[in-house]
Amino acid sequence: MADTRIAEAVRAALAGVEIPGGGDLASYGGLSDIIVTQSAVALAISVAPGMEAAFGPAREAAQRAAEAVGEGRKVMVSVTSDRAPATATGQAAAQGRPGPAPRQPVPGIRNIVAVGSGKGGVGKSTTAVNLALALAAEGLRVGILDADLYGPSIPKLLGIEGKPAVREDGIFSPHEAYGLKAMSIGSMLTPGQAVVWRGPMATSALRQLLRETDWGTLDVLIVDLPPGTGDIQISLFQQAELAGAVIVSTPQDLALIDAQKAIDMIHRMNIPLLGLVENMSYFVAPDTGKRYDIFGHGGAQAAAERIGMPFLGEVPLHMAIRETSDAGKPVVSTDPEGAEAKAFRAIAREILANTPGLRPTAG
Ligand SMILES: Nc1ncnc2c1ncn2[C@@H]1O[C@H](COP(=O)(O)OP(=O)(O)OP(=O)(O)O)[C@@H](O)[C@H]1O
Repeated sequence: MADTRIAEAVRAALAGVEIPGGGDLASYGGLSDIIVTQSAVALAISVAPGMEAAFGPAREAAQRAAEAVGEGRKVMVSVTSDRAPATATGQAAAQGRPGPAPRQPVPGIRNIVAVGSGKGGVGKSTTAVNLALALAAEGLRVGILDADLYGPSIPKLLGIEGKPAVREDGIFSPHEAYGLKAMSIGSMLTPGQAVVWRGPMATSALRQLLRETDWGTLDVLIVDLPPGTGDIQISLFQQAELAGAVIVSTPQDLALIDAQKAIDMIHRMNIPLLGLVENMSYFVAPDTGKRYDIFGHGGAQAAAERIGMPFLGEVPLHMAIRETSDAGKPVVSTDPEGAEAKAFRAIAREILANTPGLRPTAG
């Protein structure tokens, strides 16, 4: 198979890469599997804590070596150490070692807003897309990055097909849909492959999608996170300065308990909490217009008050949202005056009212 042949060619090329302390990368015990997809080659080098910088030249040489045999694929090489991320800074400081690299702005992107949830299936991606479109409707230049490795759904929600173009200099040209610039980690994977992408590869893919995409100038980049509190979240929160995070929850208590964990992590990482959205909040009967609070109501609002974070609004459970999502025709663009679109637009306005810095600066 072509992918195996390329993986072997990469491994052979890595035999020519020297590592600190002598020896070559191909025979180094800390080398990960070499993952080859239709458009990408990914590998990680696991090193002892504190050795990351020393392995920098080997990482660069590995990158070049893999590119030479990768037949045009995007190459992602990451160096990782086994430190527990939450305590890394403290331990490193206590031992006089440098901590993680400081958060870096992404050129051209004024603000990054992450959309997260405690668990899957609460409508996080649907909210992320419609929120991005609602911010664009307020006059902002908006992009969306689908970082949900385990269920990338932005391409489907926006009706995007195929892989993004890669320029000659290796930089991605993002897709454009409904006025949004869009990139998805899903386009780096072949179906069913997410399970073999271990932490370092996933975080390396995130870094490259974020920093090696020609986003142009954006007022806001919305990042659709995977549910929960994993490597992608830590990687994003550590490497980029965020304007804040929005948490999506359903009214059920269970979802709120999970959401609480995501909120705790965002607190610990010192990311501003922009607020909580309650999705699938209530159902309005199409014939009578009567409202039904089918899961109980107000759970997210009460939770937001308890936590001391803004409650941004509620989105009804509505077939139109499901159908337009499944058809790649998001409701904010295709039926902007409908009640569902108005719910998302009210949430966008609430966010802008609380965080005016997201708006483009005059002049
Ligand atoms: N308000 C809503 N009304 C009706 N259907 C909705 C609503 N919000 C989301 N859905 C539907 O629920 C399903 C899950 O939504 P979505 O993919 O956005 O969730 P998610 O939290 O991002 O899930 P995952 O983590 O699995 O990606 C989709 O079929 C979507 O169309």
